[in-house]
Amino acid sequence: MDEKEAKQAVAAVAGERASVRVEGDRIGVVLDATGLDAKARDAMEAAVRMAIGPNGRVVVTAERATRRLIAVASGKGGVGKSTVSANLAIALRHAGRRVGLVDADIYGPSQPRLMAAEGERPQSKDKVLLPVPTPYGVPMLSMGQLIEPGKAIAWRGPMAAGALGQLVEADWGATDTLVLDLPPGTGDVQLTMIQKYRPAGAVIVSTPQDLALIDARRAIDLFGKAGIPIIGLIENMAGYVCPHCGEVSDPFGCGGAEAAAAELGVPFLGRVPLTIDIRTASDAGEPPAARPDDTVFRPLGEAVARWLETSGGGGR
Ligand SMILES: Nc1ncnc2c1ncn2[C@@H]1O[C@H](COP(=O)(O)OP(=O)(O)OP(=O)(O)O)[C@@H](O)[C@H]1O
Repeated sequence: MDEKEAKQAVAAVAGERASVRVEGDRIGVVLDATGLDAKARDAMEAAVRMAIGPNGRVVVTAERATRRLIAVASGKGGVGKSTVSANLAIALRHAGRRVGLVDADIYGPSQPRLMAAEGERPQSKDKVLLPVPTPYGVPMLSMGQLIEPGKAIAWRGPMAAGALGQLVEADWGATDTLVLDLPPGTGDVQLTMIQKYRPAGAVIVSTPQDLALIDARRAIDLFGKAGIPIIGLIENMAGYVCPHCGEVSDPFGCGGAEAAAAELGVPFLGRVPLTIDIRTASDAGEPPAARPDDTVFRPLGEAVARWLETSGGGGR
């Protein structure tokens, strides 16, 4: 194969991404895989190898995508942090970001169920995990996919942080935004994660109750001490909408988070009502944010996307 033939054969499968050099009977190809996910990159590399035959050498390069982490945190458990993380990830995708979701909630990993990826085991390549696709265009990785279903994880800080590192440092391909569903609380695991991965910003989820808000303040403090900006506070379970008559009542109060946000000087991103629909859809792996008529989560996704566009730091 001469140089012209080699260039034609490679261009046919890799277009502008490949540069070809021929020296004697040796063909060298440098393939730029920037922006391709692992599958597309492997397929293109295999096609180039086929095109140039056994005397060829292929080197794959990629510019490192600048990927920014959004930590979703809550001061205490059960406030709907995982539900908000899943829906926020999907809403961010609708707002034009390329989003991945990391379920770092080692104590109760619930993202596989929420994102309809239960029972999917992630593959790995060269010891790097490959995220699992979901029906919502948001690939994900969860501690729940790495351990036996139903087994409680009672890991201590450093061990948990090591395992979580594998999720964050997986092959996220062209993903530009990683939503990180942190474990509830403000302990060691959270602190290690924050210090090691330095999220671009944090979203704090709270219910309107005073007690939850006291914990939310602690979470805000934790990020503040680590120098991570707070993107804003989301009030979840605010106002119960009766599925029969549509009347709104406030079992946990209403407006507490907005008032707390104002008092703490952090933005208030919006509220998510307490509805049976959100719970049943979440349990069924059908996140409401994926519906074309969603009006609850999309504005939250847009607000966070705007924040990402206007704030500079935190790239990885
Ligand atoms: N706005 C809502 N309306 C109705 N149910 C909700 C809402 N938000 C969350 N839930 C339900 O509340 C329960 C707890 O939610 P979720 O698992 O998201 O909370 P969490 O803060 O991540 O909890 P954990 O601390 O266990 O990780 C789930 O059954 C979920 O479906």
